[in-house]
Amino acid sequence: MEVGFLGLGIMGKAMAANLLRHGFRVTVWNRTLSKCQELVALGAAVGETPAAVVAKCRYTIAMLSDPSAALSVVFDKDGVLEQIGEGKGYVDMSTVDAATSCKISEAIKQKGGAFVEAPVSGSKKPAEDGQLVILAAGDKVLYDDMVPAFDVLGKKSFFLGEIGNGAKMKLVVNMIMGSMMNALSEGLSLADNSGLSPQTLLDVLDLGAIANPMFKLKGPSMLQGSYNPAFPLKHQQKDMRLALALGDENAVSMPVAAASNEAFKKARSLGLGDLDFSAVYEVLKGAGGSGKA
Ligand SMILES: NC(=O)C1=CN([C@@H]2O[C@H](COP(=O)(O)OP(=O)(O)OC[C@H]3O[C@@H](n4cnc5c(N)ncnc54)[C@H](OP(=O)(O)O)[C@@H]3O)[C@@H](O)[C@H]2O)C=CC1
Ligand SMILES: O=CC(=O)O
Repeated sequence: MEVGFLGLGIMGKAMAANLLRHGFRVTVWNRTLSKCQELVALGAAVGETPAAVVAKCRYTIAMLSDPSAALSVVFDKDGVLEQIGEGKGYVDMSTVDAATSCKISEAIKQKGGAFVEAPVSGSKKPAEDGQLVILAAGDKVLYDDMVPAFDVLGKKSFFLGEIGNGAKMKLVVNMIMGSMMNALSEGLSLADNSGLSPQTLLDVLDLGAIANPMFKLKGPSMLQGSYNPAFPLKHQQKDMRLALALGDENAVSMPVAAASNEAFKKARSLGLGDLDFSAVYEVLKGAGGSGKA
């Protein structure tokens, strides 16, 4: 199967490499074109523009940072829309809001193409290992066509029905994840500032009912102050912001998510946006005081 792949950031690079490893023919494009070279070394071809990739490939996948990037790659000059049409499918796996997805879907359908949104749950390592959870919605025929690729990229795909449902599900999941990261950070800070060992707290958590892979993975590196980005904090804050907007639209009160969003915003304002989202601990640690007053 031949696919195009637009966006070779942390996730896109791992996903495109995975497709290549599994025998897919992949044509890649990235805004910073030099980033394509690593994929070329693995056997990828390069398209000079998103339009060139879509012209060449029947199916094109995108993995871009946020709504404005997703819209720009479709609607701007040399974008997807210039070449999409009958018999071609576009699959956006970026985390965006439902309105962005709907706008892209409508434009592509107007040109006769098919569209699926398919954001993913799972970070850099699951992307490398083909263990993502795919939250798809939109054109069911295109979804079915993409199953061989989804089977390589993920451990499970959900088809959630009409366009927007994939985006919404992803935002709900990441809203919970961001709040949990804040709760863990506050807990580590409270343990530390009240004379307990944060490492012992992690050990206790890991044996109880609230044990989870995220605390287990991120906890130890947080204690070392090591925030090599798997999931950049700026993207987590974008997801909190979009989830809160979804809450606004539906009159759902989310005080925990709102407070967590403030912490992520604070972290961004301190220049931590490109670090892993667990770097929010630096903000909450700072807010903890010495505990010795
Ligand atoms: N990292 C993670 O753990 C996960 C991330 N996600 C989501 O996946 C998406 C990608 O994340 P990730 O790979 O981590 O992000 P990165 O920041 O590593 O990569 C972002 C990509 O988007 C491109 N991009 C940004 N702005 C534009 C633009 N205006 N026009 C064209 N391309 C643009 C970048 O190009 P350039 O190289 O030129 O900057 C790069 O290819 C995000 O929506 C994120 O929320 C979902 C699950 C997990
Ligand atoms: O969106 C991030 C993730 O880990 O999932």
